[in-house]
Amino acid sequence: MYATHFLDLPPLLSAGGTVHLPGSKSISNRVLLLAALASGTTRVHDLLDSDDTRVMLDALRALGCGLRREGPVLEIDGLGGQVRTAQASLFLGNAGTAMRPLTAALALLGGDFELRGVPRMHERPIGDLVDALVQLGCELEYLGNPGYPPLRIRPVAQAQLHLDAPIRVRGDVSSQFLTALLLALPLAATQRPIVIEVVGELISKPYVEITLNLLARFGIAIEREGWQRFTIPAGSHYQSPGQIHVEADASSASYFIALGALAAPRAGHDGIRIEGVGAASIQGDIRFVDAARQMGAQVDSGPNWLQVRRGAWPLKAIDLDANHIPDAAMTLAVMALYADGPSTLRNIASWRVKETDRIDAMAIELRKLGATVEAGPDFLRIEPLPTGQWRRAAIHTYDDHRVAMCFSLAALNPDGLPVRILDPKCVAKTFPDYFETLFEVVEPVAVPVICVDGPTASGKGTLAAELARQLGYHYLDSGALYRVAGLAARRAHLALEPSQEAAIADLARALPLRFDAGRVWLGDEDISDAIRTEAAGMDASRVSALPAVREALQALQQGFRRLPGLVADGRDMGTVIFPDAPLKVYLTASAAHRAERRHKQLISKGISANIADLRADLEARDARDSSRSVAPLKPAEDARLLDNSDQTAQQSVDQVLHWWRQVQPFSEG
Ligand SMILES: Nc1ncnc2c1ncn2[C@@H]1O[C@H](COP(=O)(O)OP(=O)(O)O)[C@@H](O)[C@H]1O
Ligand SMILES: Nc1ccn([C@H]2C[C@H](O)[C@@H](COP(=O)(O)OP(=O)(O)O)O2)c(=O)n1
Repeated sequence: MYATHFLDLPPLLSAGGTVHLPGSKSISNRVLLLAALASGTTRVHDLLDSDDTRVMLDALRALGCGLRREGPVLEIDGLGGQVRTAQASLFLGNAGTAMRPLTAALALLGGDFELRGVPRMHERPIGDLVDALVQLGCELEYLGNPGYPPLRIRPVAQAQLHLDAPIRVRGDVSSQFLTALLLALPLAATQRPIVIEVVGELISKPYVEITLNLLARFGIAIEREGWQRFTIPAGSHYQSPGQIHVEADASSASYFIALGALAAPRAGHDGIRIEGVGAASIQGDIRFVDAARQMGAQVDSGPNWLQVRRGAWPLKAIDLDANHIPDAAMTLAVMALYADGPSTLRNIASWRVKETDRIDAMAIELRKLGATVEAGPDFLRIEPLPTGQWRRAAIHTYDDHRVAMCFSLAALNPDGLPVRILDPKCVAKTFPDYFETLFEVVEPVAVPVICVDGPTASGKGTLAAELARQLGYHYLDSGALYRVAGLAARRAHLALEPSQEAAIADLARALPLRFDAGRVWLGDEDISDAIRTEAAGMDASRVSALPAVREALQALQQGFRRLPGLVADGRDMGTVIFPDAPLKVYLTASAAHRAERRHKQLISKGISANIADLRADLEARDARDSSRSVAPLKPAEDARLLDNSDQTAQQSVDQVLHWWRQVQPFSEG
């Protein structure tokens, strides 16, 4: 997951490969609740691990459920319709799939509970569900604004519930209210049937189908008359099915279906293959496939896989009632930029009460890219965005995972512009590794590299590591490779001089080297400290003067250039290894400053040192690094010089980030 303030997606050229998607959020949270209410133990396979499932699991644990992880399987000991904890305060984040069903279940289970969430959750309506439960005799109270969480629930005896008349619930704001009642009311149907009547047109029916399907797996066969009347039979009782598999998330699949439809084919691949969800899916959002086909995508499918290729190009404009695929339809809004005419998404009023007001959010952000968009109370109309008219935009994501994921598709723009996604970690709600998964199957126009070259102790490592952290980029400490080569050569008793050049180069080519969480491993040995001594630095400088050794390490270094970008520190990053890097910094400081810094660094590690000796050593190293015949230390012609003698490390970072904004600007407005 990228926990950076923003993530810059380079322009993308093509896509192809296989993706394995995380489990469905809707199925995961329903299964968790049903398994918790049921009798018996349920083994849940492929559960989604995300913010929304985590709050549900925390809540179930607080209610006394036994939960055990066995590798990829979660075992849940059901409560058998009885709470073990009669009092709890539950925090449910921004998870509607936890807040709504738990409200209904806890109101019926009997206990004293408080349910809260993040501020946005306190703006998401729950009044229709509370009204239905109060009608039934449950006791609920608003702790903030009427109609919205947080809520307080007080115990009521089952005998006090009014179960004879049908329970009426509105279906036109969120289908989650009906889902919540369907999931929870079997608790009260032990003696008599319970009837639920939907008032108004039920929206998002496919989500209700998921609910009915999963209830059936847990032994509860709801009788349905159209989408208006649902009967829970008398004697209903949740029974664990023993094992249950969670399908991959069909809404998450939409981004990769769109990717397959939008991207040029990637050499050596046959479109995008999606594993874990397919034609046999119980999720309504699988019907996104039909909409994508309508826009021109070529989609083949099996029971639990999809294969997507680009078909019609440009895509065909669409005019769609998207009520049946509210979440996945956001992806269509971005696909519409690549269509042959204006597209309209209708009947999407529910977007306004999701993680954010998604109609406004999509309109504002699409306009930032340069698009012409009309936003209505329950529709969105998007004009295609022709080549030459795209703009470099920083996309605000409103703490809404889907906004972040669908706007990543703007990186396929024909103008070859990068896209900045602000607060990329919001994808953790349903798909924490979304961007990593995307990067595995796309081919960028070029992966950006920032080079930081300069003499020893100028602060390259400090600067480069911090830039990489803030940008979410990979980091290459090329000096470490020469240090490891020097160490390996010493251990092999090779003289570090030209007579052994070929042998040292062979060693360097085959180094079993691994960088992991800031440590450097050679085979099974952590050599991070062994390569950091002054002697190891001097050895590195010696082997680095041998052309064959440099040649041997070249491909290894270039292999670090992976999405979303790289910051590389060394001596010849800008001159030899990444000559096309868009930003090259040549970092220097006076010998006196550098000797002093190295001295402080060594003292802080408990190593005694003498400033005069350190200065003599580093000047000797500078002289060798600068005078060698191959790839000598010198600024690249297009490097920006930064003398940080009188700067703090933070000032150097700020300066380079300022340059980076000049090289790669984004408009926020
Ligand atoms: N701009 C700076 N001002 C003062 N000290 C710095 C600055 N940059 C780095 N340092 C300190 O100097 C020491 C050497 O920096 P390092 O990043 O290891 O240099 P290099 O990788 O160029 O050898 C470190 O202790 C670091 O904290
Ligand atoms: N790209 C590089 C990186 C390092 N080297 C050589 C020259 C340097 O003296 C040694 C050690 O580099 P390193 O960056 O670890 O050294 P400092 O941290 O700057 O002291 O390796 C090189 O020749 N080319």
